Amino acid sequence: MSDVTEALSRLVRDVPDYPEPGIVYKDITPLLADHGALTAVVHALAAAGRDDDGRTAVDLVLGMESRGFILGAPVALELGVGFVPVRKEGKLPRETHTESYSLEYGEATLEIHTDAIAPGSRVLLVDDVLATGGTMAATRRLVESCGGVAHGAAVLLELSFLPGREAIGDLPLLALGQV
Ligand SMILES: O=P(O)(O)OC[C@H]1O[C@H](OP(=O)(O)OP(=O)(O)O)[C@H](O)[C@@H]1O
Ligand SMILES: Nc1ncnc2[nH]cnc12
Repeated sequence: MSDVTEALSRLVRDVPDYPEPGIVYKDITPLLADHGALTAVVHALAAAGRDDDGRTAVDLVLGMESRGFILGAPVALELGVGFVPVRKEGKLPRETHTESYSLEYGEATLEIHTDAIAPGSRVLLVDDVLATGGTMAATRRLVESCGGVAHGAAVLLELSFLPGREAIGDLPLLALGQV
């Protein structure tokens, strides 16, 4: 078993019926608190932003509020590029593009500064969980609204009993683990 697979199985905890009945919530906080595990998953996620020769193939890493921030920023540092936050509604101070979407447990709205991504820039989208794919698909639309190119998506866990892959269409996905 790889370090990453071992870390995910040991340090991501299932929390039944959170935040609502019927949802099994994947709690990544034990993994975040473990330096070795955090280092291993950040390194593995960064591979989605490299070409076959190991060179950085993206101009930016983007993370979605809030768990995407925790993982996305160190991935950006590892790739040697900057980080763009996509925030929940009403948190960004300047002009934004906005997308509303459904996720596994509700509905939400995400925003990006209109000038956050230079046209033509290649962007890696980083988050912790791909569930219905609503969050990732909305984020891709935000990248494209800015004129950016979504290079790929990288997540810790894909909930494969939900149609996340379908929702993100042809966006290449690296999932470090699947349940
Ligand atoms: O594939 P989906 O069904 O869209 O679900 C995945 C999203 O749900 C969670 O975020 P949440 O909105 O709960 O925000 P948080 O990171 O602030 O907890 C998770 O971090 C993903 O962003
Ligand atoms: N089951 C789940 N656990 C943690 N985060 C999620 N985001 C959407 N579904 C989730």
